[in-house]
Amino acid sequence: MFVANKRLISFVSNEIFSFNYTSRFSFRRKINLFPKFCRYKTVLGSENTEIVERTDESEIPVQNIRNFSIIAHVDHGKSTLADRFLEITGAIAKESGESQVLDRLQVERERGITVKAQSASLKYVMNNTEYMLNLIDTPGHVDFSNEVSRSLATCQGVILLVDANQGVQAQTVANFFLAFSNDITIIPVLNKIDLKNAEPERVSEQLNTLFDINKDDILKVSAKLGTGVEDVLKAVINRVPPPSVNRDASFRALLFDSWYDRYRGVILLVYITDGMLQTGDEIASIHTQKCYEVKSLGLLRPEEEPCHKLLAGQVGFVTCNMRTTEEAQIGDTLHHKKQKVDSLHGFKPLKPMVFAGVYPMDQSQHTSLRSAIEKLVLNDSAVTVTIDSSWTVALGHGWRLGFLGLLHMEVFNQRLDQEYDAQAVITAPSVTYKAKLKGEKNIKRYGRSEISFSNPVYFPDPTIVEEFLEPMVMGTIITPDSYLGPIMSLCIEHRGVQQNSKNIDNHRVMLQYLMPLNEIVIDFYNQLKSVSSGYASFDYEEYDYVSSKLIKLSILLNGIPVDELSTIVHISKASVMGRRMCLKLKEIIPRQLIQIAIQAAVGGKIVARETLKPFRKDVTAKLYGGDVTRKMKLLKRQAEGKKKMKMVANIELPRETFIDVLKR
Ligand SMILES: Nc1nc2c(ncn2[C@@H]2O[C@H](COP(=O)(O)OP(=O)(O)OP(=O)(O)O)[C@@H](O)[C@H]2O)c(=O)[nH]1
Repeated sequence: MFVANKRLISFVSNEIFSFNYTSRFSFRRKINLFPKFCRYKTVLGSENTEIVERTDESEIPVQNIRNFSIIAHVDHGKSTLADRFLEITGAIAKESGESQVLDRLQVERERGITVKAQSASLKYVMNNTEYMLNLIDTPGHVDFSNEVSRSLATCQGVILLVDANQGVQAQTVANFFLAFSNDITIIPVLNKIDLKNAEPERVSEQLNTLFDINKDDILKVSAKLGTGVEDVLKAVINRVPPPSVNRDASFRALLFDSWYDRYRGVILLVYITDGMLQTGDEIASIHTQKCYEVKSLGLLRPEEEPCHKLLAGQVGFVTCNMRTTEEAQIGDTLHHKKQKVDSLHGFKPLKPMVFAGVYPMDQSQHTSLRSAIEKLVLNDSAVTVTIDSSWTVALGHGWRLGFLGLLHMEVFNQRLDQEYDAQAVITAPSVTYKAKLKGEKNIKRYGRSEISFSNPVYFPDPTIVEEFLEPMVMGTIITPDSYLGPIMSLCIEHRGVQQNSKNIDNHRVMLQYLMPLNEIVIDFYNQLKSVSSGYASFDYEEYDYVSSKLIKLSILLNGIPVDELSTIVHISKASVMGRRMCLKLKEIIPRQLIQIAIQAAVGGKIVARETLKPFRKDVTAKLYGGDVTRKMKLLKRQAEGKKKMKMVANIELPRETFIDVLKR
């Protein structure tokens, strides 16, 4: 958490507003005079696409390579700008009508957000010289910031894209400091200048006030219409330095992404930092010490394009008959089997913030769900899996997974369903709490004086606990000043304590709140959007653990405690939360043949109760005679719907209940 802490310290001491960052590195890097135009040979195709080579990329000298990412707040237009880059460089046809080409996952298209960084190697000719531009489009939402930090490990430059209408948002601030602390060249670009309400001058002023960015260095574009986009590509070539790599040294590469292909096994996305790699080479992993033969190599353009060799400075994919997902450790260094090298710096992955139990819909799907989780984790390295088979009466054997936030968790669940046809029940998410134990006897029993737990099932008996501790975060909110009142009330309601506030221009304020992580993981972002009509933005980073009065709020269905629905809350919230959960459960549990008593309890004391009346849904009620097959069809559909329910305490619960119960 070096980066985050660094940001935090500077923020707390109010220094971020006075960074003299131009002194550390300048936007106005000298334009290098690159070698003249190089010609590329084309090898005629063969039947075997694995070895077909259309272009010999090895002839592109290192100084003609640029590795860069687009970083921005959610919806500021990263994927749209990437589309224009793909069109200008001929990777996709202008008239193809495709949009958000790099958002390939179904979940990305359905939700309209990027959740996975995607790369594309693009060719662009400037001043008669051909360049290879390795572009990485990154997600904007805070829950996927791991993808951003992973991408930055391979880049020498970033395009910091800011919506000229919305201006600087919380994620813009976070992204700027992430790039800044990694000493990466930043190209500031204002997007959406075609909008009637765009205020490029005002937003330029914000960038200058907050980050000391020279207004003359800011480019203005409309990614939608393509205005000014080509100038951005030129700026990438002129301002971003080529990778500093050594093609004469022994081969070394950073493994920074991977995914699973049913036929080829694990596919590795690597950034080659030294030497070169050819098909047939024997490579080894520093982390696992295992060796592999390289079967195929290629570039993503963004479609896979096979090639014979990859050289230092390039980003490409490797297949090498890697079969199990544990072998691909993101951040690992690969090298030639016989040539020992030092491990690369890699990057520090973010720690998961929320944990939840994941269970198969029924135990017969245990093996298939496990294999689906393993494959998906390969493509989403921010998820941690504890295969400790946490067992519960209602849900059977499962796993405890760690995520960066609730959206991350929901997206993971959706991807399991859509990409691997694996339906899982996910329990209510929780953060990791700590408890300091009382007395020698208890310390001896646990073998330590402090225990950590995220699962409410393991909430320790309060009589043996000296003090509970909960994790805090430093939240940054940027909002128009007209919403200050409702936002401050919302933060106080979520036990936030204001640390800082600063006007970033005449209308916008940046606030900083110290808040319990538990209060923001579930629904805070949506509530903030709703009280600010969508204008406020939010970002947070890890802080520390502080002493807190925590209790376990249990939920009982017809008198039977359902551990999967229980949650850990601050004592001041027990009855409000209990009432809210009971009401919500009444809303989401479908009426059943029996009456259901929904109760919330702390210790032995009931703090809230709701009753769900019995009901039998007759799906055929609307049918008046007619063909019997119509009746059968309706009953079949009802039976299929029921399959998606989970029997808990003899009551059928929709599988989303465990998460939805915590939302407002
Ligand atoms: N008017 C206008 N709209 C734009 C422009 N660029 C992007 N948009 C729109 O802004 C919305 C968000 O664009 P995306 O490219 O998906 O934004 P993003 O930053 O990739 O979003 P995330 O990946 O979810 O963070 C889309 O509806 C785009 O059509 C622009 O230059 N002008």
